[in-house]
Amino acid sequence: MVPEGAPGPIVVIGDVMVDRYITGSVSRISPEAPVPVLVHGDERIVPGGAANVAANAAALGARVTLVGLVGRDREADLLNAALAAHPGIVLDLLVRDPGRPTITKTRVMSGRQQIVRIDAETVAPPGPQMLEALIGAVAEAVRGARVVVLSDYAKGVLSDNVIAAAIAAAQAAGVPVVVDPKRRTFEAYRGASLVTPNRSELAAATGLPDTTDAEAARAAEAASAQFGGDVLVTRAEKGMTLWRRGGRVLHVPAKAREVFDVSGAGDTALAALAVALSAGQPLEACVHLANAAAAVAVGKLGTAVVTRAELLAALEEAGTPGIPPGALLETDEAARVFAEWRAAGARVVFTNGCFDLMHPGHVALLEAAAREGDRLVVALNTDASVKRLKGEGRPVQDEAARARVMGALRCVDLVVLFDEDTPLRLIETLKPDVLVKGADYREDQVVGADVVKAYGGRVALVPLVAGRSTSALVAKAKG
Ligand SMILES: Nc1ncnc2c1ncn2[C@@H]1O[C@H](COP(=O)(O)OP(=O)(O)O)[C@@H](O)[C@H]1O
Ligand SMILES: O=P(O)(O)OC[C@@H](O)[C@H]1O[C@@H](OP(=O)(O)O)[C@@H](O)[C@@H](O)[C@@H]1O
Repeated sequence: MVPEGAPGPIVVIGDVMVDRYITGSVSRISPEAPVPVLVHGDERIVPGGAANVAANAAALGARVTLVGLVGRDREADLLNAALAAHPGIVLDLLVRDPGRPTITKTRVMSGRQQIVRIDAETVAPPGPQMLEALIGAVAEAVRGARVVVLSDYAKGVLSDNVIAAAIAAAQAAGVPVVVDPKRRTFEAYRGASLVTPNRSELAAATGLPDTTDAEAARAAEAASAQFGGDVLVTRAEKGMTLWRRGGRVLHVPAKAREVFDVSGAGDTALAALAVALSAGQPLEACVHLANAAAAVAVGKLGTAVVTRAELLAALEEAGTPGIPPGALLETDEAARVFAEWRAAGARVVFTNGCFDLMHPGHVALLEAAAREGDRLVVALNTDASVKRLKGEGRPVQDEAARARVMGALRCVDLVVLFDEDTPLRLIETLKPDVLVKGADYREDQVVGADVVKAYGGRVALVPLVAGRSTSALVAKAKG
């Protein structure tokens, strides 16, 4: 699940902020008014809002271009200096607007206790000149990006025009757009691949509850209908729920070991997700990574970045395997991955066969199998097992070759081998939720059907594509 490929360039467009922390200690009440007296200790500036997303993505190894609006003021200089501490962030396309202050959130802290927050901000949309500059910056930034992130805090940067420009440029470049929304409806995000509301943003957009996993999935589906893409709901202590077009759902429980400060956890999650996407990871794997990164972020005080080293350490500690999609695994390793998937609420589908010369009939069966749940595992007969079943001369391709081809299919999550005549032992060990075979079998003929049903799983028979078979291909090749 840790990105295998290198992260690609990312663009973050949105409401850039300065988070200022004034810390000290309080030991008395003022004689002038019933307020605490803070003895000033320290002051620090950290990137906030969209700048926090950019800082987190850079800390995870991506090159990030940040697009947004700052003022022509001291805070903008302080923000630039704070961002310069994160190598890999390009700041040339931050637009300076003399007509507005740099959004600054000042927290006054006594130790870990926040006493007051003081906001300096203008939320009005930018004037025509600044809007033009922003749209120009968006067009330039999106060129060459692998993922575009819109980080909306409803402060005015992500106006309809800017959103439309970003999505159009991303679509033209064929790159995904991920949106952290603040709008009351997601219609303006049409064309985005993924929108990541938190609980209140989801409730505001849909009016639906998300207390249970099932409710969260239903609300996410309703949100998806507003713009046509996938939805990832970040559900604070309940973790995350991913709803994908076509109805596949993934629930990932929160992993945090200690929670100090949840502010900015959504920014970290968004950044981790974008970095994993830019490295070519499947969306489900990106969500696991985002959830793990958020768990580290909530253990830190204040707005914070999570580094690649911290994320790797957290994943290792949690025993999360770095399994690439479609990997060929030993049974015990597969069982460990199954347990992880289950813990994350995924329904695991199992199917088996020789899959000697892969043809469109196989692909249709596997795609149909994948639609029966959230993860698909394919058990392949070993060479010895195929030979026993089909006779001398088979398989045409050895097990390593068959596993390699099988694992390369987008719908296949894992491949395992079995040496017996049937996969019964494997089914008993792995306990899949759904057992799939082609509809040339009757349910009572499917090996393992009774085992799966006995523990509450189910059997699905999927239609076959007529006229396709490996044996026919072999016969044809022989002339
Ligand atoms: N109280 C918490 N306990 C454990 N994990 C949390 C908690 N709050 C947030 N998280 C983690 O951070 C992610 C993002 O937080 P959330 O509050 O949902 O979004 P946002 O920061 O955008 O409001 C959650 O999906 C979860 O993984
Ligand atoms: O929306 P408002 O409150 O005006 O401004 C945003 C702040 O509440 C903070 O929101 C946090 O994100 P999360 O909201 O925790 O994801 C972070 O982005 C902080 O950097 C930021 O200061």
